Amino acid sequence: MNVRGPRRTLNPALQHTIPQQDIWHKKLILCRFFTSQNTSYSTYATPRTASEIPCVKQIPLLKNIVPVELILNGGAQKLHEFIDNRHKQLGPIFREQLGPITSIFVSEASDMRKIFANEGKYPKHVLPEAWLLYNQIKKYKRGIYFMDGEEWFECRKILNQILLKNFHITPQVSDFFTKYFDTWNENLNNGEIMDLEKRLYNLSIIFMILHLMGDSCITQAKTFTPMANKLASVVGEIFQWSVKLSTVPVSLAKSCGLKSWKNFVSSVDESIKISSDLLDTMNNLNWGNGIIREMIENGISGDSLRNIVVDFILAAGDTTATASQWTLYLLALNKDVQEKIFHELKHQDNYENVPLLKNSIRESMRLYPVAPFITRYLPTNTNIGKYTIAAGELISMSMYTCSRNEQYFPEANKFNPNRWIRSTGKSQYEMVTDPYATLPYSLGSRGCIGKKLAQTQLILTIGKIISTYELRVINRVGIKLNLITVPSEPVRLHIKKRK
Ligand code: HEM
Repeated sequence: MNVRGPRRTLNPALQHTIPQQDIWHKKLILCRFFTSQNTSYSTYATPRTASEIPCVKQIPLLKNIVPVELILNGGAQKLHEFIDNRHKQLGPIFREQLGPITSIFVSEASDMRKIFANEGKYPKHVLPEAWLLYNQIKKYKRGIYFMDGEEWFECRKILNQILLKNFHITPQVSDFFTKYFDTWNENLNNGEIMDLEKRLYNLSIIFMILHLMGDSCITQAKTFTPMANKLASVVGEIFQWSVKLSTVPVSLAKSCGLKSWKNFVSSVDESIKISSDLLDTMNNLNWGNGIIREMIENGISGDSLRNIVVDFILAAGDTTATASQWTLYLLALNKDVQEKIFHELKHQDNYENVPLLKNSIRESMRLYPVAPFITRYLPTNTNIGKYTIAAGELISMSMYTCSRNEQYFPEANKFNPNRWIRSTGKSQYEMVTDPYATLPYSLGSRGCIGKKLAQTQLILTIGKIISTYELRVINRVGIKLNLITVPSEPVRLHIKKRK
């Protein structure tokens, strides 16, 4: 993302709250009272018009205000639950007005495929308002997440060749990770690993740098640790201020000089500065033989190189760290799976060949999709489900709802990595009726460009931790949205070195 780039699939201004489960049912009954009539899904020979898309009728005077039930029930941080309940109430396609923004929410896998198939040559997604304003004021040019049209297309074509290939785990990188995790045993607090979130973030940055510069920089990896630590704290602040900013129009926050806007700006300034310093340090080490070298050889240089690489660093950090955190949490809760992975790892040098490890990561990203919504504006009028959606309307694909749908994943709320085993002799999975119903990295030509890197890092991180430690959960956590899907409170793990 931007600094919150890829994860920020929903405009912060869209984000608000929702109620606790026990009072939801009553509220839904009340809501139904205000609901448009056309919510049943009988077959229509011709597509219905956009005006027929179900929605909860709003009192005209309150039209531009965020729905009361959202405000009353957790705000921006519970938007995924609010939208999930709206789907239960209104069906797989509905329209929602969230403050000044209107979006059509879609939760059927086949409809999502149709959206990606019709996204056109230059797919467009929502860009976070606060970031856009920041870039405009500072005249700051960003990486590919913020690009559009031909500029995005040309740049992405080059970067696809460099980044969308398999990154294998080299013995040097594997050895580096082994040593890194060995130190986790030091300074435990009654067996608890402290600052898990920050450690994982730090690791993501180091991993990204190792690939930007290539294996040749491995001996200098420690040089980057203090900067990666600083970046972890600053990005945490950006999250915090972005969530606060999501309750007011950003331009208003700016003109009123609100603390949330000022602090957002200074934390973004700081994050870009640290990332740029990281880049200067890499430059002084002569770039090495990694991704940056390939970018230069393919004609990307100067400010473009700097902007793209800074955004890679910022995009890689918390997405991969959060996905690692969710996977470790689920494995710590499911001791049997953890032990099976440990035994499989003992007999396999190459972690990429351990199916249960890969399936556990895949399953945890299904249950906890880092990006809970993926957005698109389609270039032409398109029939989606029973409706014609007009060109240029904002569409939000409800990844959280879709990937927990029983229709696609029987026992959908259960962590079951074995659902991803293919039935003997068949191409289908055991307990997955539509594998495209969960899209943690999105789909189509604008999907995550760091996907291959992230997958390699996740396999290496989770594999090394499980082969070194036994994990036990200390606290139970829920989900909140800090622009991406994060634990409602930091995950606390007890770790014990394996013999
Ligand atoms: C588990 C880790 C990650 C997850 C779940 C994730 C998820 C996503 C998603 C869902 C999008 C798509 C947005 C859309 O379709 O509109 C995206 C885009 C993007 N991601 Fe990732 N990402 C991860 C790691 C990374 C890493 C390691 C990098 C570093 C290179 C990265 C760089 C980007 C960039 C630059 C884009 C924008 C692509 C474009 O607009 O063409 N991501 N990511």
